[in-house]
Amino acid sequence: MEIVLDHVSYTYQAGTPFAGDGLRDVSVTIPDGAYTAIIGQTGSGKSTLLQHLNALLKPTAGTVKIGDRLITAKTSNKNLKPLRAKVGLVFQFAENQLFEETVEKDVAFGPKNFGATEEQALTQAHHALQLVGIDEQYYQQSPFDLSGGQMRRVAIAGVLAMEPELLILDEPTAGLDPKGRAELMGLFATLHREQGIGIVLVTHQMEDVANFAERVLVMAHGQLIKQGTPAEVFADPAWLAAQHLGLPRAAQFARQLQAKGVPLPAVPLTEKALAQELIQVLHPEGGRPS
Ligand SMILES: Nc1ncnc2c1ncn2[C@@H]1O[C@H](COP(=O)(O)OP(=O)(O)OP(=O)(O)O)[C@@H](O)[C@H]1O
Repeated sequence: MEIVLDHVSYTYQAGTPFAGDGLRDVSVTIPDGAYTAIIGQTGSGKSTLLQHLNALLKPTAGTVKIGDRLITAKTSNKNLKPLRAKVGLVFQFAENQLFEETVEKDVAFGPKNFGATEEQALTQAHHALQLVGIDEQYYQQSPFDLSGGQMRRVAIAGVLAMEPELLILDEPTAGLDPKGRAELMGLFATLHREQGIGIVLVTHQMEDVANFAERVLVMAHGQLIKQGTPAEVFADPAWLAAQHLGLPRAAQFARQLQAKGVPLPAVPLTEKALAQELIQVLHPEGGRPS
């Protein structure tokens, strides 16, 4: 499902002395099935933008077209349910929204609320729990007895149980350990690759952008200031630094090596690309490193 923002502005607490700009004149297309990353420093408008993608917020000015639904300031909250099922939003620290007595009930809540029978809802819940790697032995436990990482997975399963076409993720790995982070990022990549689910990921992890995203949107002060492939966005380190954004670690390391005279042919964005370049430099004839 394609999403098109056309001159979207959003003002928080409009008409009060506390009014503040969340978004300023943002026009962008999120293509159907794409893996898009959104980066930008704190307060740049990333979360505000995300909440427009499933009409949780409606633009103060401009329009948002989500599939064939046009959302404007005047759109009523009625009949937005089908859209919210297709566009699944995983909030920051999603585990804070768990509330049911058991893991199974929590994950089945969404489908049931959207009209699925008890049996259907449970089938969808079990499938989603399998996808996120939560074992059957936990289904009847309280979600609050699980570890933080497991709780996060259960919350994500609750969104996946709705079988969304597009998954919107607001810093989904924040606060997890490296293994938990890698596993979740692997899950999203698999959902994208094997099931064609579109992903919109807000992250401060430039490695995740380099490893997974097809396109990157850069936000600052509520505006979209750049968009392109990771290679395009990471091509200008000075510009990134001015936006208080960094390079992926592999690129930082490669630049340090270049500064010391190691003749790397290009600045690699991922560890894999860096390793390949180093092998080439060390073994230009293509021999295997011994
Ligand atoms: N509920 C709110 N009421 C008033 N202003 C808000 C509210 N939420 C966000 N803002 C303001 O809107 C602007 C954009 O905030 P937003 O949360 O979208 O940024 P962000 O890029 O997601 O930040 P972070 O990386 O910290 O999550 C900021 O200036 C913020 O202070």
